[in-house]
Amino acid sequence: MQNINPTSTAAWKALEAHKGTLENTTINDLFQQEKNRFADYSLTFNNEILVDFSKNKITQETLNLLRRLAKECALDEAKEAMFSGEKINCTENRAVLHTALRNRSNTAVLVDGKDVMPEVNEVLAKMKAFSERVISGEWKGYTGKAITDVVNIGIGGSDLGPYMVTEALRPYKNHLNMHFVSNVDGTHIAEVFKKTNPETTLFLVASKTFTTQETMTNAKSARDWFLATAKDEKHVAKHFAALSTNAAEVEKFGIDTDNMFGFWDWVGGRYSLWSAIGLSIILSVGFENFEALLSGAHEMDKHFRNTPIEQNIPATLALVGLWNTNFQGAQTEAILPYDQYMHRFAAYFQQGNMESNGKYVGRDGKVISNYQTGPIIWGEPGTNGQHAFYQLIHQGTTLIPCDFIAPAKTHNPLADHHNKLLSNFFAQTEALAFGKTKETVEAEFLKAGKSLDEVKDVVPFKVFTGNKPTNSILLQEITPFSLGALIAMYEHKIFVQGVIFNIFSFDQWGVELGKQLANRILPELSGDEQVTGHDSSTNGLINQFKAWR
Ligand SMILES: O=P(O)(O)OC[C@H]1O[C@H](O)[C@H](O)[C@@H](O)[C@@H]1O
Repeated sequence: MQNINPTSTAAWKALEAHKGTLENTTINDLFQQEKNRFADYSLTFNNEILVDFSKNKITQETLNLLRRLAKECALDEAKEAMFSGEKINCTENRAVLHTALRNRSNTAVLVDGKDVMPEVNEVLAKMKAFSERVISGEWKGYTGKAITDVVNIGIGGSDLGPYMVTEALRPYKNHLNMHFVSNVDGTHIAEVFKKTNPETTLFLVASKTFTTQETMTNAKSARDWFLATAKDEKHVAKHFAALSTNAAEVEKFGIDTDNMFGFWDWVGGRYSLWSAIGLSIILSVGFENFEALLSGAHEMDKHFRNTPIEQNIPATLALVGLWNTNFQGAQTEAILPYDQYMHRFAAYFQQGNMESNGKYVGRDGKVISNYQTGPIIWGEPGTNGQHAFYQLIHQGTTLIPCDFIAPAKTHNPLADHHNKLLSNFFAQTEALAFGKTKETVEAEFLKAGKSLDEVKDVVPFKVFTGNKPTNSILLQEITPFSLGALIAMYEHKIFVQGVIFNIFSFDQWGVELGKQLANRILPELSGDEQVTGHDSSTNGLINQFKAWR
């Protein structure tokens, strides 16, 4: 990976100057000036996903300069380095190859001179065979009964991805009841125990490292709960499988390595739903649907790798996002799916984006001081968010670019629900872009028979400035294929931004300090003696906890 500070490029300087020329221009002005704005500022993927980025404060000149920035930051070289298995995760000395997991073309992908595809295909075949036995009921629990419930125990990337996808693909699901346990809070797994029967429950212990405190604690409690009924250790093999890169730890835990589904250090946790970590997805919707998910992602990979930047959807979204954060003053991005099944999508990309690009040290090892790296990602499904936090998006003092996502076809065509849902989607992006002027507010009052004098005090509160950037992402339908493509689209958006931000997007050292300190504090919580080794706040809190528990 090259080391290029983006602010040192000619394009960045040109963008600074260009920003000034747009200061008094609104999104509304741009729509007045450019009659074909929708056609000129939207891209379609595979006739399945339409990405409309016209409601941003950008012109063709903005896009040209942003594309120049990507070129000057060596995006093409970085892209090739990733796809071809170079060790671009330099701080961990690893390749970054989630794209190989969904490489349906099956072309060779080399890491250290070795093609990884045979192993990828082998694990897929093993997952297929295992899932077919469980789904068909051929796989029996220790008392000879078929499996009815699957509990995925994992956290972070070993939870968010499979949970998000199984929820998004609920219309495709079979009879198996799926449960996801992540939190070390005993409540999470205790609630699952209440709903399940040890004789018919399969636990998937999902952990890349197989050392994560939360997951190992939950897995141990699951085994204790299981053995309290099953009694004999030998029954564990019928009820526990491991999804991991760490065979030694899996064995130590007591899970039969026949029931282990492996992956590799070149799969980042937050990019792992395509790997063995996706076993819960397969158990929920079947192997064919998982393959379709992989195919959708693979098509997006090909699009991203081969399409010129002008038509490249992930690159365009990345550049527009970077423009909004670094040149328009935004600090966050909201992801707003108008699809109830997608209710974990924003949470999933909170990890995907913030763990990847939440970095303050550049690839040169120096602190980044003059530009913003990854934005804060958040969001909830529409229309729920509208009745909660959209007030601030419309009339607050912070700029919040939003991605609106919706399927044209619903899986549940119930009366006029879907038209109502989508009318809200369209109305919101329109309101955010164009707002409501003082004149319109006054005209409405006049029409309602009020005099301007009577209403003058309330008028300012009813004005919407508009000029709020949004992307609209319309899918034909949420299918395994289109969902795979959509997820890969966001993954590559994150990649492009990371390249330009000149950071390492595939490590996550920032989560370590809290873990270390928790390990230090844990033994201090047993016993009643006063704790004195920390600052006064931490000591005080721990001691109050001990007094109250
Ligand atoms: O899959 P595991 O090794 O259990 O890791 C689970 C998660 O925990 C870590 O703290 C990382 O920050 C995440 O990237 C990872 O997804």
